[in-house]
Amino acid sequence: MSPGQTQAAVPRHGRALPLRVGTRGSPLALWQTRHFLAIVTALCPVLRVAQAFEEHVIATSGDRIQDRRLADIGGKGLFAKEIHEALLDGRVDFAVHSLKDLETELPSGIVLACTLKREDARDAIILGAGCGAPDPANPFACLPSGALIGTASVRRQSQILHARPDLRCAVIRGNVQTRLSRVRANEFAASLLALAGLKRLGLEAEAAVVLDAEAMVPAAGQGIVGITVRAADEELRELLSAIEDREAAAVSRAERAFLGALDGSCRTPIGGHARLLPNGELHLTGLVARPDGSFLLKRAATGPAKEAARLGAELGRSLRADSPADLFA
Ligand SMILES: NCc1[nH]cc(CCC(=O)O)c1CC(=O)O
Repeated sequence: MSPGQTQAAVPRHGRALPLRVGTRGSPLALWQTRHFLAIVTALCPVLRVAQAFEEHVIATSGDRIQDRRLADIGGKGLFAKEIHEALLDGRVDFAVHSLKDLETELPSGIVLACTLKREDARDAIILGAGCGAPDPANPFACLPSGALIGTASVRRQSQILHARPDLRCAVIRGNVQTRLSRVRANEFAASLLALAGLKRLGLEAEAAVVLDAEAMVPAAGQGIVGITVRAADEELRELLSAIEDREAAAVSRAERAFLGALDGSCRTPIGGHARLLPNGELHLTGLVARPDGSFLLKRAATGPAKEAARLGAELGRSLRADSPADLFA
């Protein structure tokens, strides 16, 4: 301990520092964790002390399994299971997640304490050497006929195949850098990645084409960082609720309620994207499709931001009612 430093504590309740933060170990996860810590530190002067936080890198099942589609190995929750366990066991005090990798129904005893301001929610195309010049007006036109697209996301696959049935898709996994290098090595003609991840890693220049949310409906929660804590830890919940981004909270409530109401298996391509309109209302676009793109249903709804969860749930139920039942089996 440095001179003058006491066993510093979060004020009022005298909580011992450091606070232990659980995170995955990928460069993107670490960036997001440090970004979060910078925000809390800026907003909570009492935490502006040396060693207020301690990072605990936790390997998840999602990190270990690299060769298969998440949908084939149990899907949602695989990036968070071990982190939830560390939280419930008291090995960490809170955890930082990409909200889109966090299942809609958290284990009992764990709550989503806050969401940070959303980074760009859109997906981007990474082009390999064999592709044509990108045309923003016609985002998929630069992909040669029959080109092999690397993606592990059935949501991206269904939408790109719906627009371009001639393309082929194969699973590409691993972290953002790994995927970029596999496109550069011409293993794939192109790949699709979240612009948010590229930006955070300083790789935005790799995004040859940015797909608007209409051309490629993003995943629920894409671009948003979410923090989980133990439900019983009222002290931390209170601290974290103070840094909640209200717009991110509203859009993520709508998107996650939409996803929850669809109750799709993780093999079901589902996209959900909400934004706040200038008049303060929430506009939510939802998508359900077949992985091969042969069926694709997209619908939008608008409603008061304070009823975000109801808006999402109703749109989810409406899409479910009009989709083939086997998509939800
Ligand atoms: N499933 C992996 C994952 N989880 C979150 C992001 C990007 C960052 C974000 O959405 O906040 C990514 C990479 C990607 O989809 O390209």
